[in-house]
Amino acid sequence: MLHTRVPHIEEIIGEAIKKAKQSDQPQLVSVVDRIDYTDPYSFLYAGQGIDQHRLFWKSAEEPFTLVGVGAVTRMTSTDQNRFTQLQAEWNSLIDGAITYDEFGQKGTGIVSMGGFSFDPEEKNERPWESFEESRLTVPAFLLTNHGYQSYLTSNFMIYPEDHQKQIIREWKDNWDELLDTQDFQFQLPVRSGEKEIDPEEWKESVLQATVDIKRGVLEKVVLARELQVKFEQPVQLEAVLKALAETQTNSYIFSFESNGEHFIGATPERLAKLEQQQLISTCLAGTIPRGHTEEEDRKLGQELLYDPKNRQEHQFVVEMIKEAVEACSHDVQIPKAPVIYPLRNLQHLYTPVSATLDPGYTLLDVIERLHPTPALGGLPQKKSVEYIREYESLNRGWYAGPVGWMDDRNNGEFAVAIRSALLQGDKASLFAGCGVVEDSDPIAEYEETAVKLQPMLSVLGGC
Ligand SMILES: C=C(O[C@H]1C=CC=C(C(=O)O)[C@@H]1O)C(=O)O
Ligand SMILES: [Mg+2]
Repeated sequence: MLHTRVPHIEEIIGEAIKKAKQSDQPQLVSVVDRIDYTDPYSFLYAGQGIDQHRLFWKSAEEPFTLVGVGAVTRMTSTDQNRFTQLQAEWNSLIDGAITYDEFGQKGTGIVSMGGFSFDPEEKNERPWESFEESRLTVPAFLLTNHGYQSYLTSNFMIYPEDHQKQIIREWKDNWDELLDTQDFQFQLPVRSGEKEIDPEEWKESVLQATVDIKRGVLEKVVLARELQVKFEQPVQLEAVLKALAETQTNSYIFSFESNGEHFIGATPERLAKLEQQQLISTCLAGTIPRGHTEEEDRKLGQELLYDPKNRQEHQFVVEMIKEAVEACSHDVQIPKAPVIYPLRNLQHLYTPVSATLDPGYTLLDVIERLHPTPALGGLPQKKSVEYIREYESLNRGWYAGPVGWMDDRNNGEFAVAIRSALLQGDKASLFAGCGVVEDSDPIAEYEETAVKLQPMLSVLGGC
């Protein structure tokens, strides 16, 4: 395959160098190839030899996986207007780019992958020092799997002074290394210790939040806590992601790398998906465990559907998302009542939202309006974020922030980074939160967060 491609790529790079020289500016070029089916975890593994900047995304609802390796550009922003700023940078990037693509599949060509911290005003403290407040990366290599059909995008940032032969030699070496997917041993980590961070103080803070809600300070707030774990050896990222994908089939699996650290997760919560102008968002809040038998499972589901405390938690999310989506789209469809969204060890209340985005708006505009929904922040939005900043002892970093991808043809999807963990060599921090409303009971909320930590714990050394 490579043989027939080589003359072609030489021409492409030669042209790009000419253009870069003429304009005296770097030229972004993207080339999409169809390749034999490539296992995303093996590709990710092979990518570590190329760059300590690897990105992973797997959809919760369709057979769609992205694996990015390296970066032709990283767009970052620490500004209050981070969504607008990155949108402007993205627009100018794709404006001047050249893409060679015969296939026209979503999520190929120029794609950016990345995420945003929960609260841009939070200081960048432990354990998040390696993660910028917001970052979207256009990977140098991108594997896009639609089912068993694989596409490999090669992106190049070509500078006027570049040499064609050198660029091609490097690209070819990297290509060979990435697709040399020899079998490797998937090995899940062995845990050597774990520490819950201040569980009693956390329960106290939930109790205090219920008091503040009754006093009218706010209506709902999501409070999160941290569990730190240690392993006998550094964690093998690929094995953990594969195990998450196999056990959490109704969740988005993601991983974003920064300086050899990985923020990973298996989140069921979509924030927004855009395909052309079709917009989908999701209200997911309200939780109960799964039953051990079918009968018990059904009973628990019914209990959740008719429980006033959980319905209130959920309804706040529906109202806020409805208002935000209506402000930038039309044909908004929202069912009147939630249904059950089952995960492996717990079930949620779920209300889907679909709409047609008004012209002139982008996916990032929608994310900006939605984030944080009351499933992660609370209500009112601004007040709850301030409340979290003041009273939650955890540094959220990217936990509960928007993570996802977008291409240059109005396709993309962002989820909220819950059920997540930050892997730092042989240790990790796990995060889980819960929606606190007037009738919340601190012990029940504590148990709810314990159940939410389980899927991640089970692949990080067992429950
Ligand atoms: C904030 C989290 O979950 C949210 C999403 C679904 C259900 C939730 C709940 O019932 O409390 C939370 O709002 C988390 O898992 O860290
Ligand atoms: Mg809850």
